[in-house]
Amino acid sequence: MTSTPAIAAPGIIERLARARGDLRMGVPVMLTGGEAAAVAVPVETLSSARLAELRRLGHPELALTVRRAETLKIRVYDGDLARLALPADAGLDWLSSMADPADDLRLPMKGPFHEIRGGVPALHRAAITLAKSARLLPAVVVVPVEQGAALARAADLTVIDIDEAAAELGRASPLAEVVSARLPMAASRAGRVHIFRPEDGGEEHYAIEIGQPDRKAPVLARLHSACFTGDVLGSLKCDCGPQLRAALAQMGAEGAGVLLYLNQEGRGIGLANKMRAYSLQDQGFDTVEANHRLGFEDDERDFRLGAGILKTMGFAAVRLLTNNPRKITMMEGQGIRVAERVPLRVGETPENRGYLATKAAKSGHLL
Ligand SMILES: Nc1nc2c(ncn2[C@@H]2O[C@H](COP(=O)(O)OP(=O)(O)OP(=O)(O)O)[C@@H](O)[C@H]2O)c(=O)[nH]1
Ligand SMILES: [Zn+2]
Repeated sequence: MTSTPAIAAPGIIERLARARGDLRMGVPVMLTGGEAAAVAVPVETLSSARLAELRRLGHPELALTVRRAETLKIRVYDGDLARLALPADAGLDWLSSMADPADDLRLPMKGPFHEIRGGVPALHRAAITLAKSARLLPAVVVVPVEQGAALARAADLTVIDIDEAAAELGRASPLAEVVSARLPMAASRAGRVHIFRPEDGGEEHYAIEIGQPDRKAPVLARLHSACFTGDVLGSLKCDCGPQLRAALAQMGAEGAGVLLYLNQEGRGIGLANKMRAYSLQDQGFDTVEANHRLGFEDDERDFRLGAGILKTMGFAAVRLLTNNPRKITMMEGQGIRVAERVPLRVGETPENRGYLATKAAKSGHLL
């Protein structure tokens, strides 16, 4: 007779949060889908002891994004994804040079490659998605296994059914307000900071409300993406810090506004990966090329959550401070009316002139 356990087992949202933690620690995660199962560990956190285990388990494969594959001249058969058989003598050094482009120019030859075609790449694709959401380089060692469920039980691995996870990963996690408090600021004495926490255990995001904006009229709004280097350190490589301060100053001057501080550092790739991109930029690549060489898209941000916060706060229409037309499209697509685009051009320096020109040329930013 089976009895109902006193404590319910974690659901898919909770297991996904665990899986992200596991992957950041280099602990294998069991991915299952239909009859298939595979153990996955990101290259970035893989240890040599784990690699030896994975080799004993079966035939390890390396999953990479098409962006990284293009740089490495790997043939791609699965659209957005490349799969390679791990060479018998490949160790952590080889794996790390496949995942991390830091030494691409010094060591361009990493092949010959044994590309895998046929079979179902769905588990590999899920492994890449999970690595990205754990803010790790998108390169994962995947070992197909039989008897995945039994193996996971024996080794106490987090199990992710990718069909169950797909719906969860495809939507923006709902955010709930945790707390808000008054904060007098240089830009306005009438400031209030609201903290929003997502249901999926991910990063918290903040809304800085200035004054008491009328919920029935379009509010002066800014969707700011976290930039530690620009916002805090005063980096001259981008325009984020001056944009942040100019937006708050304008809201202060008008007496009302809302600035969303979204913790999507480095356009959603995380600070460590942004610093990797900066190293590549010192080798001569522009901001978009650097992201691609790392295996990322130009922009990995999810702006749906900005719209979600605005709705939760009771705003339906905005006067949006931005030069980025994608933000306008996303807001409109998520049901927030953009009554006006308010340009925000500040903070041009000799150091960021190239960065701003690339944004205009490749990312469609308005001048
Ligand atoms: N990956 C990467 N991210 C960067 C780089 N420079 C700045 N960022 C990040 O880009 C984000 C800011 O985005 P921007 O594209 O400058 O501006 P935007 O917010 O899209 O558009 P605006 O509303 O017009 O400012 C922040 O998260 C920064 O950390 C870079 O070279 N590489
Ligand atoms: Zn910046």
